Amino acid sequence: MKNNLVFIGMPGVGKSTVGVVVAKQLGMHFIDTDLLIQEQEKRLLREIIVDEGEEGFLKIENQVNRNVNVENAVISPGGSVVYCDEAMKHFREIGTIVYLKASYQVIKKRIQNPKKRGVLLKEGQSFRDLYNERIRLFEKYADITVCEDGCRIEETIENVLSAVESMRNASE
Ligand SMILES: Nc1ncnc2c1ncn2[C@@H]1O[C@H](COP(=O)(O)OP(=O)(O)O)[C@@H](O)[C@H]1O
Ligand SMILES: O=C(O)C1=C[C@@H](OP(=O)(O)O)[C@@H](O)[C@H](O)C1
Ligand SMILES: [Mg+2]
Repeated sequence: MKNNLVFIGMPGVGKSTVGVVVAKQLGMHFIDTDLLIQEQEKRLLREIIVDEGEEGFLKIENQVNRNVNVENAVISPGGSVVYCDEAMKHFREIGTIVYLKASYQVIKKRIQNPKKRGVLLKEGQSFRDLYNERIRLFEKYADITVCEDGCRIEETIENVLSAVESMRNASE
């Protein structure tokens, strides 16, 4: 059944922190699939990235996310999941994709050091280039887009909840 919510968006946009509160407010389960990756691999994300490289990490990320089998859950994957075709196909089948959107300036302020934070940057790619590359994918997959520029986290959560409510009312 297609009754899950799946958050996508840049690292630092709030998929994990907003996701858990939204799940609580809506009486849904919550899964941060980065934690599933760490549990399966018995390594931290940053260790997997160092050991396996970007391609290796994406393979694991795709495999873990495409196998998520839940109902009535908020799912918060890592920001790079939009490169994982099978995982995204699966998420489209089991849920509504919610894109948490923020300007480059807002994200850059939160992520001071992308490499240290474990962001999957290709060799020679700037964080700005990565942002531009990813927004196209976020826009392609989004069923709902919630923009958080100028919002406090509480307002982001409220805006997500009303967008989800409107969508549910419209499909009744
Ligand atoms: N308006 C906002 N919306 C969402 N998160 C916000 C906002 N303002 C500040 N934050 C902060 O940004 C951080 C987002 O981190 P996190 O949830 O780990 O993001 P992600 O899982 O998308 O990488 C949190 O520390 C959160 O408190
Ligand atoms: O966007 C990325 O390249 C990544 C984001 C991280 O998750 P968050 O988006 O939850 O920070 C984590 O999956 C990994 O470090 C790679
Ligand atoms: Mg997260």
